[in-house]
Order: sequence, then C-alpha cells, then structure tokens
Amino acid sequence: MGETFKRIHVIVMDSVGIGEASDAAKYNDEGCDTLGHTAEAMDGLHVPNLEKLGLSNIRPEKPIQGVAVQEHPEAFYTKMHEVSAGKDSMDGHWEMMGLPVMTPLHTFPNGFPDELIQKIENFSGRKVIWNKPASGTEIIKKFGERQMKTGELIVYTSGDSVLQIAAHKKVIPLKELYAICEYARKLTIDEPYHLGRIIARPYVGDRADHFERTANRRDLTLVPPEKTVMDSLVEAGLESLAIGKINDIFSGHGITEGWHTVSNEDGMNRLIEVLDHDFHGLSFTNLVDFDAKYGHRREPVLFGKALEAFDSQLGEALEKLTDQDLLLITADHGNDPGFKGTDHTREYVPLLVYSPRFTEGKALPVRGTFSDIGATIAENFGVSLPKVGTGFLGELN
Ligand SMILES: O=P(O)(O)O[C@H]1O[C@H](CO)[C@@H](O)[C@H]1O
Ligand SMILES: [Mn+2]
Ligand SMILES: [Mn+2]
Repeated sequence: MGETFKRIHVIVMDSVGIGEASDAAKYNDEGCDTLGHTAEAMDGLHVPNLEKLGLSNIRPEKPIQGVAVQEHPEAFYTKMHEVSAGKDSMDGHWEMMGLPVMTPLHTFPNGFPDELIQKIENFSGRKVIWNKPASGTEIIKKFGERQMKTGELIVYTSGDSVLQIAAHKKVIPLKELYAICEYARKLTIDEPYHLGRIIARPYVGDRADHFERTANRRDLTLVPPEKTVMDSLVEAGLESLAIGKINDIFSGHGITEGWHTVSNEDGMNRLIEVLDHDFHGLSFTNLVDFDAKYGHRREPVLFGKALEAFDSQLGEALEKLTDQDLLLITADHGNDPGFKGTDHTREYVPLLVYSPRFTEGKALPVRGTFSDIGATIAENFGVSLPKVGTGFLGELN
C-alpha cells in the first residue's frame, strides 16, 4: 500500500459520463456520450484545470473537444464501469461507497397503481393528478395554474425509480409537502414498489411561464440496507462531511456533518471552506446542477457552461490542497444532453485522482466498479473494506 492521506475529497459531477458503458445496449443507451456531445455543442470546452489533470487522457482515442491530451497529466486517470443494476444517483453513489444496488429498483412508466395513489389521496386530503412520466418543468407549466385553484397534487415519475410531487409553495406549504412525501416514502420501501426515491418538488411563481422550482427539493431515498464505507469511517471516529445531495442520498447515514446547497457554485464554495478546516476523514460533494438543470433538460450548451464554471472553482479548490489531501473527481452516471429522451444514460464515468504530493499522474486500469473508490477510502483510513471493490492507493506511484 502507498502512503496514506489525512483527508480524501470526492467530488461527484452529477451525471457527467464519459461515453457509453459496455452494457449501454441493455439500457437502450447505445451512442450516448455526455462529455463528448457537450463539448461538441460548445465547439470545444474550456476547462483548463480538468485538462491539466488529464481529462482527455482518459480517452486519447477520442479526446473531449477543446481539451488537450496532456503529455504530463497531473492526476492519475481512468474511467469506471458501474455494476449496479440501474443508472440512478442512488445506485451510483451507494456503489461508490461499497454498496452496489444489485436488485433493480422499480420504475413505473405507466404511472403508480391506484392502491398507492388512493392512500396518498386519503392521507393528504388532496386529489392526485397526472401520475405518469413527465419533465418536471413542463408538468408545472401544464398543471401549475390548475393546482393553484384546486390544490391537487401533481404526481409524476420518469425513467428513474422516483415518485415526484410538484407543489406550489403557496398552495401546499413545504411542511405539508414534506409530510406527504414522508408518508409516500413509508409505503414504497418494499415490494411491489421498491422505489429509489420520493422527491418533493416545491415551486413558486404567479403563472405558468413564471413558475420556478426552488432549492427546497428533498429527495427521500431508501435507507442503505447495509453498512457503507462512510458508516465505517464514522464508527472509527473519523469525519465524514457531506455537501449537497449526499445527505439525502444516504438518508443521513454515515455522515458526521452535512450541508444542503442551492447550486453547483454554492457546493464548490462550501467545499472550498471545508478545505480551510483541519479535519481527518472524508469530504463528499455532489454537484447536481449538471443533471437537474441541464442534463434532463437536454441543454448541452448550458451543460458545457456549467462545466466551465465548475472548472474555474476547481482551480480555487486545487490551490487549497496540501500533500495530506487526495482529491477524486468522478460522476455517478451519464445524462447526455445531446441524446434522445430526458433520462440518465448508462455510461462510464471519469475518475481523476490528484494530490499535490504526486509529481506526475498516469493511466490507471479501467475500474470494473465504482466501489474501487470506497475500497480506496477504506484502505487509506484503515477501516473494514467493503465487500466489493479493490483499492488503488498502491497504484498511485
Ligand atoms: O424532470 P425533473 O423534475 O427535473 O426530474 C428529473 O429529476 C429526477 C431525479 O434526479 C429524475 O428522475 C428526472 O425525472
Ligand atoms: Mn445523479
Ligand atoms: Mn437525474
């Protein structure tokens, strides 16, 4: 094993995949390529920090447009394949922490069964409308004004294992929305539902073309059924800091301190603050704008601009790192804004591994599972290794 680090920081660029996975056909996702198509739509991405770390070195046969392959990359680099039986955020993040999701979560392309809808109606005293897949921004355009009059619940889903409830903040106050979501959460843990997430989707505005979703979105995820590497860190008395959606994704488990964020920028600012504090353990950051604001909306140019903005804040973060820090930059799945549909895409995800301690990086073998991250964290901090995954600490030389 190589020398260990005092702090490991994982940044998840939510949905920033790096090309179709070898099993993309199973998901009808052949040809997807989030980073590639985004960079093409931008006529070349300007991401000097990701570039110098070696982003395009991950696939020199098809470099990301505008991002030069480095002769002396600063990071160790590769891509990772997902073993979980899905391509949702929960699958990706749990797998990273050593807990792949091998029983597929269920999706409801034709809407949720009457039995469930009726229970939600009885509990809330509100009628449910829609109950089919939809884009969240389109569905509030379509039904928001009606909801303002009737107080009905807009229930919708997507290609993911999610039940989402859109609610105008003035009609269905946040507290009530969260209570309804918590009730729906309890009903959908086991078969026949086994749903990944219930998501509260509050929005504001006075008419259809002014509606805007707020940052008070809440994702009620299943509770991890087994220990993750984060739980092992906490048990060992180490810090496990969660920035952005991480707290929701792990239902608060294995976390010593967590911060919700309102944007990628806010998330990076929080990480930069965390880097100024002395601690021993993990920081785990999720940047969800790529996914929620641009990937599902199929907005490749805006997606690319968000990558450029992230890159510039990454520059600030890199300056704060010391020889005691190891930074891992990765993603949880793809969400190709240049692809058909509006759902996630089954892709490889990039992995960049950097510490100021390194003189130069090089290629690591392609990882067969995201759990190699969890195994690396576990081996670094000397806690029990996850059942799945192989650490790569010893390869960083
Ligand atoms: O269209 P919106 O509401 O953004 O929802 C998207 O966000 C959900 C969770 O990330 C996905 O399942 C997709 O439906
Ligand atoms: Mn995600
Ligand atoms: Mn998503």
